[in-house]
Amino acid sequence: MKLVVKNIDIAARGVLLNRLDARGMGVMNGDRVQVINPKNGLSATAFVEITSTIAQQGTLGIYRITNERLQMEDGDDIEIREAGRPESLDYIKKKMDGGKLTKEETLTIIKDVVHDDISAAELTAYITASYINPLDMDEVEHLTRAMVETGEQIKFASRPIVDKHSIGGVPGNKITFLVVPIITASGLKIPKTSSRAITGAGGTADLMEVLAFVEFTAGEVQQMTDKVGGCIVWGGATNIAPADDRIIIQEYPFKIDARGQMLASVMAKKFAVGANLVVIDIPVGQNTKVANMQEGRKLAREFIELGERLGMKVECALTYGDTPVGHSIGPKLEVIEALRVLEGSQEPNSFIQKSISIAGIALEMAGKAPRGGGMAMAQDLLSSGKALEKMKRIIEIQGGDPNVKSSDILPGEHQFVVRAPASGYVIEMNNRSLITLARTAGAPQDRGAGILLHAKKGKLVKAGEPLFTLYADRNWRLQKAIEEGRRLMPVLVEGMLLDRVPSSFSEI
Ligand SMILES: O=P(O)(O)OC[C@H]1O[C@H](OP(=O)(O)O)[C@H](O)[C@@H]1O
Ligand SMILES: Nc1ccnc(=O)[nH]1
Repeated sequence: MKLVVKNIDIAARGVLLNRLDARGMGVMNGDRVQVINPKNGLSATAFVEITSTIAQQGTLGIYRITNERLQMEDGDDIEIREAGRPESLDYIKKKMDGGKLTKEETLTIIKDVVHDDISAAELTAYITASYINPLDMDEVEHLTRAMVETGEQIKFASRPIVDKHSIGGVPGNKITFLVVPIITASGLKIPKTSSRAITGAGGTADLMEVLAFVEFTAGEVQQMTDKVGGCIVWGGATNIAPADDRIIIQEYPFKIDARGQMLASVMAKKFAVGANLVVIDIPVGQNTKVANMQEGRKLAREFIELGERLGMKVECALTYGDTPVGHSIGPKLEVIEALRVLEGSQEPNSFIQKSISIAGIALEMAGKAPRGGGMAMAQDLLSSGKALEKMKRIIEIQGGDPNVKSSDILPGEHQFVVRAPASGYVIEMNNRSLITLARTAGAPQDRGAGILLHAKKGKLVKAGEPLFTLYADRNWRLQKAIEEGRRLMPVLVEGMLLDRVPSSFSEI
C-alpha cells in the first residue's frame, strides 16, 4: 500500500496507521510491517499502532526513531507492506526450550536486535531465556563476535591498548575514575567505554556525564585516546557493539544481568576498541552478581577463556563486594568522592586500595611496572597529582570544565539523615537494598540523588549517630525513599529493633 508520510515527534519506534487503511491491509494493532522509502530504498521494520484521528486515511505517521532509519519528510510517498515473521523468533524459542544456538542463529538474532526487527518484548524473551538456560562458552563467543560484527571497530596504530571493566553489582563502584587517569598518566592508552547503570544506581557513564559529554562516535573515541591517552565514554552512543545497550535497557527494570550476555557485553566492547590487555574486576559478595569466591573463580576462568578465544590477554581481580565501595552511591555523590581522592584525599581506604590494585595489575600486564610493583606505581601516579592532571585533560577533551573541583558539585538539595536507633556495631549493609533506596530517591536519572554512608560494616555507633544520608533532587522522591527505607532497613545495628509484631488480643 502507498501512503503519505506524517512525521510524529515521539522518541519511539513504530508507525501510526489509520483504522481504515489498517482494515484495508488486514493489519491489526501491534502487527509487524515493513516500510520503504521509495526515493532511496531505505527500509525499516516497525510495529503498527492504529489511530482514527492522528493519521488520516492515506497518511502514515512515523515515530522519530523509526524515521532516523528512513529519513523521510512530511508529504513524501511511502510504501508499507506486511512483514514476515523473523527467523530470530524461532531461535529465541529454541533457547527457551533449552537448546544451543549456533553462530549463524546468534548472528541473526543480534542483527535483528540492531536493525530493530524484533520488538522489546521479543528481545526480553531472548534475555530471559538465556537467564534461565545459560549460554555455554561457544554461544558466548558467538554472541560476543556477533555484537562486535554488527558495530564499528577501532584499530589503533600502536599496541598495547589497555582496558579495564567491572562486571558491576556492587554499589559505589566508581573506581574507573581513578583507574583510567592512573593508566593514562603512566603513558599507556585506555579507550574506556562504559555502560549506564544495569543493576545499580549509577553506571560509570552516568557518573561521567556529571563532568562531561559521554556520547561520541567510535572515530572520536580513537582520536581522543590518541590525543590524551584515554577517555571515559558511554558505549551505548558509540556504535561500538550497538546491541549491548539495547540488551541492557531490557535488563535494567529487572535488575538482572544474564551471565552470557554480561560476558559478551563486556568483552565485545573491549574487543571492538582494539584492547589487547584487559583487567576485569569481579566484585564478590552478598547481594551482588557473584555470591562467593567459587562462583567468582568460575566467572574469572570464563572471562580468561573468552579472551583467549578472541586474542586478548585477560586477568581478573576478585574484589570485596559485601559492602559498597567507598561511602557514596549515586552519580554526583560518587563523582565528588572520586574527585576528592584525585585532589589528594587519603580517604576512603576501600575505594583507593581497590582502584590502585586494579590499576596496578594493568601496569604490570603492560610491563610498565615489575611483577608485584604495579600497586606502588599506581599509588605514586595518584599521590603525585599526575592522575588528576590526566583526568582534567580527559574531562576537557570530552567537552567538560577541566578546572572543576569536588566542591563545585552539589548533590541533591533534599536530604534526610537516618540515625542509629540503638548503640552497637553496624552488622549489616545490604547492597541490593541500598541500590533500591538510591533508585527510589531518583538515581541514576536524577544525578544528585543517592546515599552517603557515614558508618560502614563493623563500626561502633552510638544511638542517635548518623548512619547514612539520603539525597534527592526532588522532595517527593525523597519522601518515597524515606518510606522505602523504613521497610528495607538497609543498614542494621546490633541490638536494633527489627520489627514489632503486635498482639492480636484486643481488650474490650
Ligand atoms: O549497574 P551495575 O550492574 O552495577 O554495573 C554497571 C557498571 O559496571 C561497569 O562499570 P565500568 O564501566 O567498568 O566502570 C559498567 O560499565 C557499568 O558502568
Ligand atoms: N553486562 C555488563 C556488566 C557490566 N558492564 C557492562 O558493560 N555490561
